[in-house]
Amino acid sequence: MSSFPLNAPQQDAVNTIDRPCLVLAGAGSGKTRVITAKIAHLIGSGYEARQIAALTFTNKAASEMKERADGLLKTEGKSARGLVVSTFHSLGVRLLRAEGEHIGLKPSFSILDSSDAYGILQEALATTDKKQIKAVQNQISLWKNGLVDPDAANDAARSEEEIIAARAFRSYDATLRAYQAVDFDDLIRLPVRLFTEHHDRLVHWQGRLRYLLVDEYQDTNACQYALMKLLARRPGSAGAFTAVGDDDQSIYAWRGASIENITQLEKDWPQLKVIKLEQNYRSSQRILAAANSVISHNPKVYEKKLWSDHGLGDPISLKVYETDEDEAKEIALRLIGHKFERRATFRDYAVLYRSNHQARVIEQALRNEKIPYVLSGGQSFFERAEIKDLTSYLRLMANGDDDPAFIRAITTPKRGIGPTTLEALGAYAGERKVSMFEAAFLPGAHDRLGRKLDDIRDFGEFINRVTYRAERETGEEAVGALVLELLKAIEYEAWLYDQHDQRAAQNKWSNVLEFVEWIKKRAAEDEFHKPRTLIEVAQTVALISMMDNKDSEADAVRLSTLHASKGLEYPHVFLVGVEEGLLPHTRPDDAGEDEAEGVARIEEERRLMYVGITRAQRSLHVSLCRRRKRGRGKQSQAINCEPSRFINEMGLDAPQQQRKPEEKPDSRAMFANLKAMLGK
Ligand SMILES: Nc1ncnc2c1ncn2[C@@H]1O[C@H](COP(=O)(O)OP(=O)(O)OP(=O)(O)O)[C@@H](O)[C@H]1O
Ligand SMILES: [Mg+2]
Repeated sequence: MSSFPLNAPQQDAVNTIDRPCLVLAGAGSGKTRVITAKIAHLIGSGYEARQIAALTFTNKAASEMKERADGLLKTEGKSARGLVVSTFHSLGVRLLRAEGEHIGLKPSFSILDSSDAYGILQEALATTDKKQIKAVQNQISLWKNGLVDPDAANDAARSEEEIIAARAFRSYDATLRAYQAVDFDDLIRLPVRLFTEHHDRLVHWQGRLRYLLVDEYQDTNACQYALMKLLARRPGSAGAFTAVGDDDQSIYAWRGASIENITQLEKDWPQLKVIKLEQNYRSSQRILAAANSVISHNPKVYEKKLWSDHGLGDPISLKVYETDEDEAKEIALRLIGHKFERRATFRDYAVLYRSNHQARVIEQALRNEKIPYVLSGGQSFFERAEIKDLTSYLRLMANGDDDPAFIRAITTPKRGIGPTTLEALGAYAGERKVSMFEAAFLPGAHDRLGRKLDDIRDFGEFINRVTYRAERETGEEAVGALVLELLKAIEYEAWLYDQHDQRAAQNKWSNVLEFVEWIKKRAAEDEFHKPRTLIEVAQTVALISMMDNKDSEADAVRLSTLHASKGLEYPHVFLVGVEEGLLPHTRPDDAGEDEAEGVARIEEERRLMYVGITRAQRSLHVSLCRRRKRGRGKQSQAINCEPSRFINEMGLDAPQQQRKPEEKPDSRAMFANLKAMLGK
């Protein structure tokens, strides 16, 4: 396996099958490589590919891992057919689709994204106070991830705020059930509930997924851990899993991920074998030194030494610009120069930033210089109105109970069905305790809605016709053709041109076509290598929009948030906007936090900085500006910025070499020793 070398501790982690195994190690030390190699090793040791599930954090990471595992197995003449490589959330979808009926969920359930969920909460709370809705949404998410149900939340609620939130949780939960819909958190929480309540289903899946590999373990939350624990406690095994992670890269505490999961592992699995990796294979010495230096300002939970065999490498550049526009412009120019000098390709570069809103100026600057780029981690593509229009049709086809999708689809394009009609239909549906779609076909509907009902029924019948095919036809070509037929039937393109000026309409239509291509790709095969139907693709759309990232193989610069860059590596990295307030990030509400909360927040931001630095392999370019525009359009104002404390913490003045602790003596010294020994 010379094309895929492993060092001794890596090999040890790969070979450990009879005991549960945790690899705890710093960035770039080859944790993900251990997982890939272990997939091959498990298959070589008698596991079938379909009995192995590798869980990663983003879809991008999953597809990269699948590719690497495929390649590795091919060189050994084996096939990865049936291997499950997915995110926790996609595994949740699979489990719920197969087993959801045991807890009252039809296989056709909808997945709501966070803006849909927001809309439902807005109604539950009967307020338009954005801050309050967001706070409650957050609270519900924390409850769900902590496996707290509405009753328990209600019992535990003390303050008035908590009582309101718990009440909203209950009504939110009931609404979701009525819509046959789940939110992202449910994708993990409900399988846990299902397996806890239905032991036979658990036993079935323990037999089906016999070995679990979990990447980025530090970012699993209590709920994900519970799911992993259920599946890995297969009777007769000491714990059939390998988890790899780095506590210094835990960056999702705000989403309920808990570092305690690492200590919990040791408690829950007495036979756990913990392996440390210390050699970094990714970055040059200077980059690693800066990363180590920054993270040394956080309290150490697990002692880790990370060293590298690579050369000192390029000095890390630090630039201060007047404004964020200058920063973006200069980076574009420097990138072109650097690329030329290094004979690099565009895809060797990543521009990383803390917050999504920073992407806009950088995109503009890259466009001005005609530098191709792809944006990942931003939710912009899937949140575009034209994309959500089309997905509302897909969602409705997948799940007739999905009222929000019904309302959006039936009014886009306009069909002369107005809000009053829909309100009447909604009220009638409420009385009869059925979905709006179903209500339209009840015999009593006509009395309530009169002639308007004909238009609604026409629409319903149209959806039923398309759905019939969408449930049956599979694969890239058939599914692509069906979506195009649907778009044609609703005259969507013409409607776009009707609503917008020429350029905007063109742009929107080309996004739609890009989305169709994306759907086709998804239809080609699922995690189990079977072609998907349109309905199956439809069910996972919301999931994709949650995490990432419309990625492509194109030769293009990657623009990414720090969060979305986790696990990935790039030869050359521009880390921008390294300013107080931005990185570390502060929000207006942070003023109300107590000291401990403040410290915890800065520590998490520091880990994020560590993640950013350690993405770079050969060169790292850090920048900041003196003034930065905040807000958009007329509302925007320039604010003064201070350099981030993390710049000092990088210790750029005196980089230490990150050499292996016990240096091999050089040959001259060895020779001198030998002479001394021989007494000559
Ligand atoms: N034993 C090895 N020999 C040579 N190269 C290696 C070895 N192990 C890993 N690498 C390479 O080092 C780089 C980092 O590996 P990998 O991405 O697996 O690290 P990681 O620990 O998962 O990093 P992160 O914490 O950022 O996720 C990759 O390019 C990988 O191919
Ligand atoms: Mg990794």
